[in-house]
Amino acid sequence: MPEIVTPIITPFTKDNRIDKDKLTLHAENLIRKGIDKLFVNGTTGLGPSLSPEEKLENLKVVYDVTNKIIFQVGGLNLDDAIRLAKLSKDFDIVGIASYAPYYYPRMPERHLIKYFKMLCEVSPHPVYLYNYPTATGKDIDAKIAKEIGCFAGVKDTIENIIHTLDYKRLNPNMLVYSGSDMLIATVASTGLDGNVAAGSNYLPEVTVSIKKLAMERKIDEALKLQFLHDEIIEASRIFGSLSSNYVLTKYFQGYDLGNPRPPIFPLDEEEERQLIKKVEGIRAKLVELKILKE
Ligand SMILES: O=C(O)C(=O)C[C@H](O)[C@H](O)COP(=O)(O)O
Repeated sequence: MPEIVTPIITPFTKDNRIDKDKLTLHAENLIRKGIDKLFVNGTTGLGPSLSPEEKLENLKVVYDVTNKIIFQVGGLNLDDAIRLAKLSKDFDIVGIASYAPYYYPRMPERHLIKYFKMLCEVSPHPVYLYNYPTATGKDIDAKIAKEIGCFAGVKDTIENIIHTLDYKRLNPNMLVYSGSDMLIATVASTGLDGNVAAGSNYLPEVTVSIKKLAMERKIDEALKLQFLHDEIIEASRIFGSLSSNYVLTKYFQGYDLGNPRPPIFPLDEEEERQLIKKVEGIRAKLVELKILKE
């Protein structure tokens, strides 16, 4: 059964600290609404902006709600990533994950392979690759993942389903998730293992319903919902999806997740008004379809 995994938003207070109470409330709501796992310290969670101590703080807070956690530990200091991987032994979680070392240009492939192999050597849990070429500038594709040889799974954020299917083709034992919200219906129809969907932060009901409809082979209904979801994703990108996620969660789920962490700035009042105006009609359709309550 393919899963919906939420790369959970990290709420911040006005003085730029993690808002633990808001994070707890959000995690509880997602699990209650049928989300299968929570991906902590991902892109949507502004993982690259978090210190190692903050990454661990996020894990502790979410762990008090559920142990269905994939704990992202990666960064540009491998010692920190290794320390976090080792500290995760105290938590009975699904696994750890890491994106590739970002920013540094023209890194030799052998160094990328060494980075992940060193994480695998120390990890007390299964290790997941978080592949996001647009964000990191590195594509740890299926062939390289096979050469690294120690991944339990991969989250492949790329809007190219062949690239993602290749992981399953070359590494049949790996769990393969797409990191794209726009491929939920597709993934559920292809035998892959699910989606890590940023939009499931603000519409867990919709993302779970798309998956279920696709699994029931109600493809027309699944695509109808998928396309409504896609419209919201597109609207979020106009204003910056990482900032819009906070506004959309408040609008669709009814609770405030505080602020993002600069340089991911909050939307201003006018941007927020425009975003809501773009999605309010879709919300009405979701209520009509009884996916959302009034
Ligand atoms: O946030 C995470 O950690 C995720 O896993 C979800 C996706 O990787 C990113 O949200 C990418 O979003 P887009 O590039 O806008 O499709």
